[in-house]
Amino acid sequence: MSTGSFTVSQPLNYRGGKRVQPADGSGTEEAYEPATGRVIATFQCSGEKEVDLAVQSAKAAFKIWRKKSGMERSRILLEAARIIRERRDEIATVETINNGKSIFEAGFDIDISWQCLEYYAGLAGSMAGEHVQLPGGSFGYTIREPLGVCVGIGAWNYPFQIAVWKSAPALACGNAMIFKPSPFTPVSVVLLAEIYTEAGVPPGLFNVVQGGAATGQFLCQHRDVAKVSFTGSVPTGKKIMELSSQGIKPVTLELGGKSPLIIFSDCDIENAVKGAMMANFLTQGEVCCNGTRVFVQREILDKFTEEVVKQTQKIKIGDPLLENTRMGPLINRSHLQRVLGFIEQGKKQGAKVLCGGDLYIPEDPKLKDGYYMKPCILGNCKDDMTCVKEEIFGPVMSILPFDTETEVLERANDTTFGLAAGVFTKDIQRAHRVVAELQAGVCYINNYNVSPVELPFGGYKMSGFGRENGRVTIEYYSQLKTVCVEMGDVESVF
Ligand SMILES: NC(=O)c1ccc[n+]([C@@H]2O[C@H](COP(=O)([O-])OP(=O)(O)OC[C@H]3O[C@@H](n4cnc5c(N)ncnc54)[C@H](O)[C@@H]3O)[C@@H](O)[C@H]2O)c1
Ligand SMILES: CCCCC=O
Repeated sequence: MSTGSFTVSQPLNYRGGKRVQPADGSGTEEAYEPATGRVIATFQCSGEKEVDLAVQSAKAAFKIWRKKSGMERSRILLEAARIIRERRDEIATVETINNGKSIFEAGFDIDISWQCLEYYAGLAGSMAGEHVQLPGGSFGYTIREPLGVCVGIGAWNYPFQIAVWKSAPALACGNAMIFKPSPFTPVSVVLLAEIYTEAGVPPGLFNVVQGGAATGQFLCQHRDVAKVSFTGSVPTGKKIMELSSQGIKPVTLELGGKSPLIIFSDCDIENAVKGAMMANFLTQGEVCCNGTRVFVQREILDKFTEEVVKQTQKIKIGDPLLENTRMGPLINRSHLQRVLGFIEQGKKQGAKVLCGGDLYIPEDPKLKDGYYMKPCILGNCKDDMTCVKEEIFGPVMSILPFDTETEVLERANDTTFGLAAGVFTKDIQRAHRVVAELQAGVCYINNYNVSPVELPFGGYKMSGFGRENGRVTIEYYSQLKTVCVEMGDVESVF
């Protein structure tokens, strides 16, 4: 497969175990190949009727799935993991074509996805309640039960991985799921739906509805939807929470961030430079947990800056399907303009562009309409600049000098976000002391942006609540039933 040649299989909705045209619509959307600017799919956004059909289909499948034992569910999820592993390169290629991230990175996203399925398949057989002895031989027990039909709504930066991070624990717990991807990236999640069917889930257990905000609202408002798990921006997260509150539906919110990365002068500087690049430039900087506020202790500011600029200038930008590319195009033209706008504003507010920050036009003529830019490092930054305060969601690193631990902690926490944070130091006491003070759901010591599926992922403050991955996520996709058993006579007060 080469860039510019991929044809999307239609239709893109998936219901009852097969691809379907939506029964009704609320407008149309176009999906692009960011590398070329080519429209690769035009599709109808699902309307209220299609959403209802998807919910009914999921309800029917849920009745079958919830009766299966954990071990039976586990075997099917393991089979889905096996198929994903087998089709890794094909799925990664589709992800790269629709999202723009390098094929090198997309392969890792697919690896994390099958690992996530394996992890929850492993937990499915061990979900159990507890037995509690009560006076007089009476006793109680608890049962962990599924919620029902869960809705997953995803962002465009990790389309396949987000769908798996939501569906793997949901299905392991015995739920059904309807997933709505971002209208920018509608393609790869349909492959996931087909894989679940091939692996043996009942038809309708995992359905896909395509569309934007209106379709998402129909899903959140549907009376038979038991839970909404959302990944996206803070403003949309607020709306989802409001809509879901009407039906008292629990929500998981995985929202944006503006995370701090603190680099102390006693760090291993080579690792700190690598860490700062991992924290800023994966997926063209379009990563929620990116450590975009890089605080560097003044003693090593010049040395660190010189090295990180040198390494950033070496990043190979271009055709994302080529194996040696490390940075592809941004998701679309308006997002590219938005990111460049932050850099312009930063310059006006006194930031200094140390490298990149402008458009990149690849030599290959078929890429000339793609959405490429050179990764940017901003120096001379101040905490109150817009580029330091707001989530840019592009390849833009801001470097901020600091002097003391107390000072940097106060500045690092001075944000409404709280998704992630990182610290580089060789002082083990300091590392843990700093992490204990950081107001963030995910903290890294001497690394950044690694996401093992065994570890919970999610934010503090306005970056959301609930978690994905790890054992704890089982609690977000199940509910606890308490059963109280009387072994004697009823002692009535009447
Ligand atoms: N914390 C995380 O795990 C995580 C992961 C990836 C992305 N993100 C965040 O996502 C954002 C970028 O993604 P985006 O631009 O797709 O976000 P977005 O909020 O614009 O859209 C996310 C999803 O919500 C849908 N949506 C929009 N309005 C809706 C409404 N009123 N009701 C229901 N659904 C609606 C969209 O169609 C899309 O599927 C960034 O802020 C990023 O930090 C967070
Ligand atoms: C599912 C991917 C999480 C990383 C944030 O963008």
